[in-house]
Amino acid sequence: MPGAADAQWTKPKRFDRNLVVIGAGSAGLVSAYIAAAAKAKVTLVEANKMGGDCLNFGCVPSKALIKSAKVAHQMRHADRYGLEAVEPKVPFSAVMERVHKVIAEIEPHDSVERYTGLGVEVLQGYAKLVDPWTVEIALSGGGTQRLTTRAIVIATGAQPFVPPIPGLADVGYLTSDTLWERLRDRPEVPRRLVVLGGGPIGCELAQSFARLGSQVAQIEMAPRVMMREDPDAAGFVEASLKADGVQVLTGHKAVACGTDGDDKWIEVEHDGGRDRIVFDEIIVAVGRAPRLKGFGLEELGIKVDRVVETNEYLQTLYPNILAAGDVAGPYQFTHVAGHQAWFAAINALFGDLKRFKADYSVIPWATFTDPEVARVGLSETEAKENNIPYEVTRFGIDDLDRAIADSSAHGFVKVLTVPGKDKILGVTIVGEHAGDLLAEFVFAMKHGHGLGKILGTIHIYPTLAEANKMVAGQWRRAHINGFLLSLLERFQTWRRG
Ligand SMILES: Cc1cc2nc3c(=O)[nH]c(=O)nc-3n(C[C@H](O)[C@H](O)[C@H](O)COP(=O)(O)OP(=O)(O)OC[C@H]3O[C@@H](n4cnc5c(N)ncnc54)[C@H](O)[C@@H]3O)c2cc1C
Ligand SMILES: NC(=O)c1ccc[n+]([C@@H]2O[C@H](COP(=O)([O-])OP(=O)(O)OC[C@H]3O[C@@H](n4cnc5c(N)ncnc54)[C@H](O)[C@@H]3O)[C@@H](O)[C@H]2O)c1
Repeated sequence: MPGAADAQWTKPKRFDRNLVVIGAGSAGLVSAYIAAAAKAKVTLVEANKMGGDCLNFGCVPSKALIKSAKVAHQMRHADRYGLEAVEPKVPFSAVMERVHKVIAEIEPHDSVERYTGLGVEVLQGYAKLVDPWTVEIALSGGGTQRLTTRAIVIATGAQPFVPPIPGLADVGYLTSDTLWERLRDRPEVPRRLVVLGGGPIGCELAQSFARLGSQVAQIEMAPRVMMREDPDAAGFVEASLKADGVQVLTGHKAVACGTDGDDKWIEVEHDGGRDRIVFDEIIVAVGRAPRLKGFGLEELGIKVDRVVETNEYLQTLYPNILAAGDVAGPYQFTHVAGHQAWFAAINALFGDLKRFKADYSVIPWATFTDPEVARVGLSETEAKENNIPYEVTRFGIDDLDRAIADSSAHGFVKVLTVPGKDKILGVTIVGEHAGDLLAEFVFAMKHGHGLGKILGTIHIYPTLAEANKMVAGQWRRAHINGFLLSLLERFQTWRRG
């Protein structure tokens, strides 16, 4: 695809920069860091907040909120640990203050000062592509600056998608972009909360707000929450949401919003009928749309269907303009944005000498509900849909000593392997710290190790990580050679004389 598209433009004879990176979220920060480490002259441009969505509106605040909600949950269920259960008082503004304190504490990692110190020039402003080698920046402090550059990395991220539901804009809604500021000074949690969407954002937020005291109705049009995961994994999350008091309305499509006196309502379609749910606040979490418009992609003829169209080297139509992170897809995770950034930066700087294909062979992720759901590689549903032969080994975490001691004995480790072999095709873990437990399998898959290697590795007793060894042991027991066993039995009989 990359090729002669730049022929219609006049290429500058010399360049101000080796690289200009647009957007200082996870993808942009890492791209700029790598370029600076490779001694390139690099400028990083950010229109809003350094750190992008992950730090300011995404991973960091959501995980901080999840922690407060979990403590509230544990207080409420303290009797499970032999303590007196108490209904927690929730001064919500203090919870939100903690969320903002957590952001502030992590902020220096992504700050202008840190990146300047690393050798990156940081400009605060809105960047626009003028031609394939020129970026114009409307500086936040006023004025504009034009830079010519050999290469450009587009790392403009994504933003909440707001569906065109009649009346939604009029009743007012929150998204992950706005809720952290808009709810900041509230003394109490929203009393009646609707969460629209049953994906990772919807599930993490619905559970957190329910645990902090909101009456939550979660609306999902698909037949179940967490559609990307296997039904058995999603089922655990749904049961847990319900146990926390969330009214989980799967198979419900939101069709209209409005007001009735002081009450706001949303109308949902279900089984051919319609229901109304009254609420005080609604959080819209039905997906995130890449930021593609308004900064020159269209003018340059770069295709933007759902994401910026790139090849396997992350190059656009113009080989010197690359994209990474949510704007490039196909995944929307901070660690994938960082992973792509290495390929984008290296291919941007050295692509005419040597290029590297972005490697998506082993991509892990986790949803931080309680229980967490973590996955790498194939799910069982995907294996079936794609007719990929597989065997399943499943270890129930309800049987794990440490989980029993912690009163968190629920969930499972499910491993898909090549039939008759210990080669791992995919792993789903549901349970406490599933995201951390998965790391061993990610490493194994990345480096071609099978379940045998995991079984042969010492795991500390008693830890949750032993679940990984247990599942490997289970696989081994199911694959013992019967002929060898009978030989062994005869050998032992013979030895007894
Ligand atoms: C509530 C929530 C929870 C999440 N939790 C997790 C999680 O637990 N784990 C995980 O891996 N991922 C999580 N994510 C996803 C994660 O936040 C994103 O995948 C990640 O932030 C993508 O990084 P990025 O660099 O591609 O984009 P962004 O972080 O969106 O950064 C893009 C930046 O570009 C800037 N920009 C855009 N256009 C211009 C322009 N023309 N000029 C200058 N600057 C511009 C924007 O202001 C923005 O700061 C979560 C997301 C949300 C919303
Ligand atoms: N822990 C994590 O890593 C984490 C956490 C949050 C977000 N993220 C990232 O952010 C992305 C976006 O998350 P998300 O949860 O917003 O999106 P999503 O696309 O994963 O889920 C949105 C859900 O909303 C439903 N939906 C859409 N329109 C609807 C309507 N009108 N009525 C009812 N339901 C409707 C969809 O069926 C879908 O299940 C994720 O895909 C993920 O990559 C990651």
